[in-house]
Amino acid sequence: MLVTGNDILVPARAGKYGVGSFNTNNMEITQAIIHTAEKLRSPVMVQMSEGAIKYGGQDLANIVKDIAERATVPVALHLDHGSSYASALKAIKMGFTSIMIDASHHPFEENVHETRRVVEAAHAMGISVESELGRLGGIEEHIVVDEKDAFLTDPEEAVRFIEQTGTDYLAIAIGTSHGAYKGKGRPYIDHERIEKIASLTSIPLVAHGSSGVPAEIVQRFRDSGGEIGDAAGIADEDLQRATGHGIAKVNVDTDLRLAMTVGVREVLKASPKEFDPRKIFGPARDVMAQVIEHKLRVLGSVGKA
Ligand SMILES: O=C(COP(=O)(O)O)NO
Ligand SMILES: [Ca+2]
Ligand code: NA
Ligand SMILES: [Zn+2]
Repeated sequence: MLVTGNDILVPARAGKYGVGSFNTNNMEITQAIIHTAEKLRSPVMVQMSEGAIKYGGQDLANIVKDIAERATVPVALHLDHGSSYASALKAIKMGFTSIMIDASHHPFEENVHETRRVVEAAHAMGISVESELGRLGGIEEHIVVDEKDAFLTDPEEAVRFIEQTGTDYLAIAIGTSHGAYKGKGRPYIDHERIEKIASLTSIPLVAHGSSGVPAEIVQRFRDSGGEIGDAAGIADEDLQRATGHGIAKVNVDTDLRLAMTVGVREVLKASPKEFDPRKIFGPARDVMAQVIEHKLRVLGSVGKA
């Protein structure tokens, strides 16, 4: 069933498990996410960035809503990295049930102002809101944040931000970054910071940049003709520690991008004569389902629906 982000995340924080929030850009990705969640009796969030909305529009949003409404587990449709009040309102009009307003690259007061506007509008429509404080490294869809500008979330500031905005859940910068290159080897996750923020707050916390970039998928990507550098993602153990301390929503995009591409490349390489789209995108859907299954097990949301 299609529900709001709060419906899914408030129990997750209380239950000390994480809920995967997976980015989608087409039907097969959406099916892999929701069908795998149903198979494992897990709540799940499907998110679309502004780029995905540009790419698939209401067509894609309707596919997600329709599969979510018929699903036998709770599913929210979430706007990922909403960049403005207007973008948030448009997504609500499209039927999104959870909205991120990401104004974290602005100074604190401006971030508060922007976030509070969206919270008031979204709450009037019964929609829950994610906002962000602190700055991840890596590439956020609409801005490049290089290391020197990335800054981790200050716990006391987080308390003030939540009080002043009324945000329902909060994305915090704790060492993760977007994309396939999260740092040399195992990216450093500031668990003390997570645990401090969790001890001072009671709303669900969000970890962006939480793809694991599994070595097996990276190897298959290379073996099937893909080119990728020394990619590294967040370690399963780091995610498990974090979900035990306030992190309730865990954003994953890169892993699905890699998995889908591996599926397609492997078919095209093995069967050069193949041109049936079902034979090309079907196996890609299966690789994504395997990656999603692993993530749901790591996050501990299996059986929670
Ligand atoms: O935070 C993410 C995705 O992060 P990854 O690149 O690690 O999948 N989306 O908002
Ligand atoms: Ca941001
Ligand atoms: Na988000
Ligand atoms: Zn993100």
